[in-house]
Amino acid sequence: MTDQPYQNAEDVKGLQQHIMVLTGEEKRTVSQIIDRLPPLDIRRVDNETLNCVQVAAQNLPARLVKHLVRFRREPNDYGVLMFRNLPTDTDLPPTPEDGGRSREKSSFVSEYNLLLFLLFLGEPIAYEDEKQGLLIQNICPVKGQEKRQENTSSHYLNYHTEDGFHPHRPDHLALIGLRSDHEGVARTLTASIRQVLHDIPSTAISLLRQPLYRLFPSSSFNMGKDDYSVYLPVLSGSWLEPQMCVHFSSMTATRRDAKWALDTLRKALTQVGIGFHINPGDLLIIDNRLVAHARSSFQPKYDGKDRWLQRIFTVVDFHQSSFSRGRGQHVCSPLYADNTRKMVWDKPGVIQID
Ligand SMILES: O=C(O)CCC(=O)C(=O)O
Ligand SMILES: [Fe+2]
Repeated sequence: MTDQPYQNAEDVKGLQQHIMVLTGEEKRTVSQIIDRLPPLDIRRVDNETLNCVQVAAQNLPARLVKHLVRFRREPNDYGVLMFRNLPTDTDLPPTPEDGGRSREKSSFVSEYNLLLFLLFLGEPIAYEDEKQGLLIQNICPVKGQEKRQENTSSHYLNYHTEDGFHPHRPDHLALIGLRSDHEGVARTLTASIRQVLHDIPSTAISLLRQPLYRLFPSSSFNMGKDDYSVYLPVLSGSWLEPQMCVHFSSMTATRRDAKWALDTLRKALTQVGIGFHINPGDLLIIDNRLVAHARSSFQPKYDGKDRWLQRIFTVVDFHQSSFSRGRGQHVCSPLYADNTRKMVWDKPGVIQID
């Protein structure tokens, strides 16, 4: 799959007000908050830990908090919010080879940045089938998986809604940079439905609002292709400000006209793609209900110094997934065990087919 064109985030005029570069003083304040927090057991980020972080987050600089609370209530048309120049871990161990937990990482600045900022947007959520159910996950290239349509790849990763096939998919996802790729060419790409809606014919929009699309889980969820898929519309909710759920590699249309509509959307989205360089200490927050994201290709060396991001997911309505989680837990049951999978798309604004 070849890379798609994108515009550098710095060159998109209306976006600059949603990219905050922390001042020296703001960075020091965040650093001091993190210094006072206890060491983190990444396998057990429990409610007590989250409570403690959320109380500490009340001391974040007001300018940053203002952007977070506004983004939660009223996302901008790009569906993204970025903070640059956050404090970083001074002694970073090698990039995990398998994309799993780093056993050697002994400071938790990146993890605490993610928690401090994202707790303003919702409740963290994770999936037992994915990345060992960790609430904070490592995103790094894995040898042998270069071409997979997964976060472990290094070839072009196509536009997708995160875990769009999952009944409890994230409302927001956030990526923080720990290490850049060797050549500094990797870009996380975003494209929001709000950037393109007005350019798409109503014929296509009305097809995209019907459950004429099948979405297959990513291979990390260990489900057979015919074993599980959901029929769903690509667009739902408000006519003027719809939500979008899409995947340009693992979504198929069940009819010729529906395929045309999906292709029309794909072309429109890829034309407005924005490329973010996530440097160490940069945090990109994406509204997963509005935005499809992708990643440009890059060249890993598997030398311990490869690109390394960390990721967290949050949901606004945590209770909606309670059936799938144990008491006080944030990790959803495996998809093969989740009997909420037979989704009924009877939300207002979704046109049902006969
Ligand atoms: O590597 C990236 O920039 C993003 C990968 C991705 O799609 C994800 O982590 O969800
Ligand atoms: Fe993704």
